[in-house]
Amino acid sequence: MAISPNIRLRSCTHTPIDEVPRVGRNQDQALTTAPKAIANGEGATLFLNHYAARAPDRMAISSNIRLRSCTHTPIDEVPRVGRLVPEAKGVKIHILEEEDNRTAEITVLRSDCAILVFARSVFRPSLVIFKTIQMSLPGIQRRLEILLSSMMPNSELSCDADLDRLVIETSGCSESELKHLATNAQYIASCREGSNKIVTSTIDDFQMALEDVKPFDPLKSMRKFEPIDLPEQREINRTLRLLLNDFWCTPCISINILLEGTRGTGKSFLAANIGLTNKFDLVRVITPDAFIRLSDLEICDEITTSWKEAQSYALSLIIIDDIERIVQNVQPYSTISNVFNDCLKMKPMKNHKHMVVATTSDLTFLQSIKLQEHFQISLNVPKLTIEGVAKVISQMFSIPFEHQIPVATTLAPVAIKDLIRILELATRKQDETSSDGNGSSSITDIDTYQPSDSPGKAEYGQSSFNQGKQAICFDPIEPDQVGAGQANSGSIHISDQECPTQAMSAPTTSAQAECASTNCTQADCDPTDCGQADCGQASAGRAVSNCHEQSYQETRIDEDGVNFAEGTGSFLQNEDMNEGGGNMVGQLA
Ligand SMILES: Nc1ncnc2c1ncn2[C@@H]1O[C@H](COP(=O)(O)OP(=O)(O)OP(=O)(O)O)[C@@H](O)[C@H]1O
Repeated sequence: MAISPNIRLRSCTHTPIDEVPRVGRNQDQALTTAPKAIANGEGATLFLNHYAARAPDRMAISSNIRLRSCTHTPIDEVPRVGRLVPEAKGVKIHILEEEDNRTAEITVLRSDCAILVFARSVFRPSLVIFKTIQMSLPGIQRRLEILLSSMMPNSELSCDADLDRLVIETSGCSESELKHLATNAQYIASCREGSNKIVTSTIDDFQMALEDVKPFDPLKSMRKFEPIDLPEQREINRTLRLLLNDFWCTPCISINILLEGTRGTGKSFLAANIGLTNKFDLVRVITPDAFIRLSDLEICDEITTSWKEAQSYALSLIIIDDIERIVQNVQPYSTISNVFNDCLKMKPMKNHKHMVVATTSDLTFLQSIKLQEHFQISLNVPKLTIEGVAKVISQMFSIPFEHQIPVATTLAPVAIKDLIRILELATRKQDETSSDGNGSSSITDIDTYQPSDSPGKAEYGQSSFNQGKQAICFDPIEPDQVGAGQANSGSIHISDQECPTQAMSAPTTSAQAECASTNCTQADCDPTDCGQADCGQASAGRAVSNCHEQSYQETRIDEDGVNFAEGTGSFLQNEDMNEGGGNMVGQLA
């Protein structure tokens, strides 16, 4: 027997996987630690040692390999491992044995939280899975115990060390990772404090150590910003709080909640917030992006496995982000909607609580496949009103106070995702223009922006705000008015001209946009020339955008805000347009 427990592949990512089983020989340790480990239920590595002790004749095990860090190894180059589930969930041990029940050579791989044990003969078609054993990662209470018991005698916790919060953040960590975390935090503290007899570990030490230990946390990426108390989300938050109260007070409960609304209104954020602020033993996030390379069958399998695993924990939360996109990935839809139906109907085990929060931007689709019926409660997440927009502006962007309400009036109603992108683009361009320092050209740049709920649909009307001599204006451009290779949506102009009539103003409806962008052909158009009552509101943006022709530079922004093309050309006012904006001509580089 050759066993190499505790190999951290993170530090040897170039080692071909099939060379790993030969690393190390540690039979004695396996034999002595195994029985105790099983008795205490102390984690998968020790379980494997125990397993090795029972079948010592021909077994090679390398446990605790963190496959997460060698994701660049193409799966095809890991023939002995077989197909790996990229984000294998929970601690799972699949033991594959040959039909005659004799243990074959075994390779153990640990992928994030999963341990997969494969027989060498895994590629024989005749091989069947002999046994699947599930082992749970430590729950929230156990995580706290592990952290506390890993404190060394010469070490103490500072009073700011909020371990309650830390145990929420360490969801998905194994026992050994938690011990590693505590040891590292104490090491960091001792480096800071030098020769002190008693070392005091602060929460910052733990947070620093956590960076090294923590598995990728999808919740964090769903909640990029600190929460803003938005008036439009207050009612939803209140309802969610009530539901959570019920949830915590009821001994055995399963709640399915659906958050629906236009794209980009903050549904995933609200769902992630539930996971980040409550103490679940396990939070599992299911997103369409994780299924990109999987076959239909594998998608269904993955969902069922995640579900069963979550159900095995006393307190579990499953977040299904953009559920309609997951369903639409599989043909026919009924295959996967049946899987979801079955999962959503599952009853929790005794003394278990299970919560599901799904998000969707297409409620009609869910209704058409009758999936929506399995959610006890459905909450609509609305777009931001003027009040919400003003709050986001004031908390996230440094826009002068006197400009905040006019900008908010211009943009509302808007999905928060769109709002953030528009303002990011605007402020970025404004920064760039300011740093140029020449203040010469009339239109220095044009950015394109695609609203998230309906591609290419002009939604914001036209707006601008003015800082000193510099104006930032937003123009909508309808998709059918946009030629090939051209910007297909709203654009932002940064100009060193002052907006002529108002520092900041714009129409919010298309009728107003019409006034702003179609009827005027001159940069210095007077509102009254347009013949529209609302023109006064629109003229600010028009001053920079409604010229017959202007030169421009263009930066295309993809969905994630990453530039993907740049070019120059001319900006041509199309007088035949019915609704907002101008038409851009020119080739992208
Ligand atoms: N209350 C809030 N406080 C701070 N930021 C927020 C809030 N609500 C949403 N956001 C931010 O707004 C952006 C969009 O939110 P989110 O991705 O949750 O929207 P969504 O409705 O799930 O989008 P999609 O429909 O595209 O999946 C995110 O960057 C999110 O962090």
